[in-house]
Amino acid sequence: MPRPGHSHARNVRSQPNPSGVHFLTATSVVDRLIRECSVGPGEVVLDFGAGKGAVTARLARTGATVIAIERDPEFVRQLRRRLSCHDNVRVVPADARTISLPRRGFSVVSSIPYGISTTLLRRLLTPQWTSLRRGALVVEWGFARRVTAAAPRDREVAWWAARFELELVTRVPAASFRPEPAVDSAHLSVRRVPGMTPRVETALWTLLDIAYAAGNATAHKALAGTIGGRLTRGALSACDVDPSLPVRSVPARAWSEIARRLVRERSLHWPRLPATLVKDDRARSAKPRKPRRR
Ligand SMILES: C[S@@+](CC[C@H](N)C(=O)[O-])C[C@H]1O[C@@H](n2cnc3c(N)ncnc32)[C@H](O)[C@@H]1O
Repeated sequence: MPRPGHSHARNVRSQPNPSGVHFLTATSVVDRLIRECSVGPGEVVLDFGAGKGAVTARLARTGATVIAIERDPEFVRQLRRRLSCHDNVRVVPADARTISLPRRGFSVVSSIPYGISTTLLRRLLTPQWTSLRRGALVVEWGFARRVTAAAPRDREVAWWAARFELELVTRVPAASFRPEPAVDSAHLSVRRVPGMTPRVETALWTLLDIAYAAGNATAHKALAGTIGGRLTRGALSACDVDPSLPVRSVPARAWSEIARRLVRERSLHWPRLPATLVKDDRARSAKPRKPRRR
């Protein structure tokens, strides 16, 4: 059996599982997710891929309005039976990749279907006007490591991690599931970074867009051509970023600070966010745009 803090694939006896579905059975894991998100009456909380209700049933007791999204009709039937006595739970038979998300603020507490992790995070974190307040998710270990890396590898993760604190709270051992999957999972916490106004986010996107398009260039070289050498040097130094650091080594938090600083510069005009970031989750298809100097 794998133990917490221990690795993973080589230690695990995975069991035959024709449906490919692994149900979370460790109630302590579910309770930690719920505690961390501290949801309660008056709040809306979503559970994506609710399965047989391992998370939903415990969320139901918080008094929050719980929306359990599940696409498998048999699980939907089971969920409805199991949760029929809870007026605050709505079971929605739908695909998590396409269902409309609430306009009012909501949280997500969920052991998500791993096959759609990127799609789900994209839906939750990419749009500028996302109503996501916070999240406590069980995701695959490797996925959690990638999105919580000290410095984001790609522009999309940088855009998420500069606006949301993404924290790998702890390992969730494969033994927490039945049947046991081949790899461990992780509790991923998602919280908004304070002080990210729409204007700062607009500047942030432009900076990331320029910087990540510059390949292996240093942060200074990547930005100076568009922002100007003096402003770039000033912003990087004020945010404690070594100008010779490659773009992909700049921490996500530093990008939010650089954006907050440069947005005060009157000589810079920031282009509007591409419609894809405002309206839907196709961040990758957004066209690169550059700020103009007045
Ligand atoms: C790994 S199980 C997790 C079930 C439950 N959350 C648990 O922890 O026990 C994944 C669940 O997500 C559902 N699912 C997979 N893809 C989905 C999608 N695109 N939309 C909604 N549900 C989905 C599956 O039917 C399955 O019930």
